[in-house]
Amino acid sequence: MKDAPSLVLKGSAAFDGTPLFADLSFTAPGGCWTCLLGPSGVGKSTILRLLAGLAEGATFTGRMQAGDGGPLQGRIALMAQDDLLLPWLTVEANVTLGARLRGETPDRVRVGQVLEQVGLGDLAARRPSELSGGQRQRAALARTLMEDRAIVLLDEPFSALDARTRARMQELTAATLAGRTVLLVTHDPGEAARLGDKIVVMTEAGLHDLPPPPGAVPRPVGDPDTLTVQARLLEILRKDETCAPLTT
Ligand SMILES: Nc1ncnc2c1ncn2[C@@H]1O[C@H](COP(=O)(O)OP(=O)(O)OP(=O)(O)O)[C@@H](O)[C@H]1O
Repeated sequence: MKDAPSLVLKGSAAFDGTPLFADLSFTAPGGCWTCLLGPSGVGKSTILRLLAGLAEGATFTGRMQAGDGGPLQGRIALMAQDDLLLPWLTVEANVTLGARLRGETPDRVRVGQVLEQVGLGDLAARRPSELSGGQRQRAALARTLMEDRAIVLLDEPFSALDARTRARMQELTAATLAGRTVLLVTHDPGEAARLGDKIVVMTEAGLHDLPPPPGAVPRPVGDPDTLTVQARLLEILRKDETCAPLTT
């Protein structure tokens, strides 16, 4: 995809008058992967939901915009932490739901291809209740990959997958979303080091960038520079105190 815009969020958010974050200034550069890590409850998913216009109950003061000045609405796909599969629909019907809701005819060839790629080719006719947790997560991933959006927000999309499948799905997702603006929330420092063109740690004290390893994403799992950044990230995340300025 050409010219996927950057994403900007500057402002404060609160739930029922209780501040979640204040004066946050977050930018995800256009056409590449930004990985967002941080302790549970700090507000990572809320940032994704705010950007997607789905943060029910949250009050946001500030601005959220695409860097090219165009609208966010209609250009964002969100894969939420919960798979949000409709239980009465088959895997295939879930994966094509977006297109059908928009009144479009789903591209059957592409659906079959994506389901094969995520390893669900033989399970297309099953209902979500007949799938394992990892299979459900791959169905939700397939649904997201089917959406042709310039901006893709992924909230822990690989968290339920075994290590081998996770590495494969990271590679598939990176290839499929090449050139798009991707914002990935993850708890996995290895994943962030592998997939981040930009890596941001969010704490109660604010946002801190950690320089990513060199090389294009997805970086090889055993790449020494990637492993060094992975270790550094884990070190930072294990600190109890608020994040000190980061150096490599
Ligand atoms: N609808 C809501 N109403 C009130 N509080 C909420 C609501 N949604 C989230 N919160 C609170 O906002 C805070 C941030 O939640 P959020 O899901 O953004 O965190 P997170 O950093 O993504 O956490 P995790 O890593 O555990 O997913 C949490 O304390 C949560 O309880």
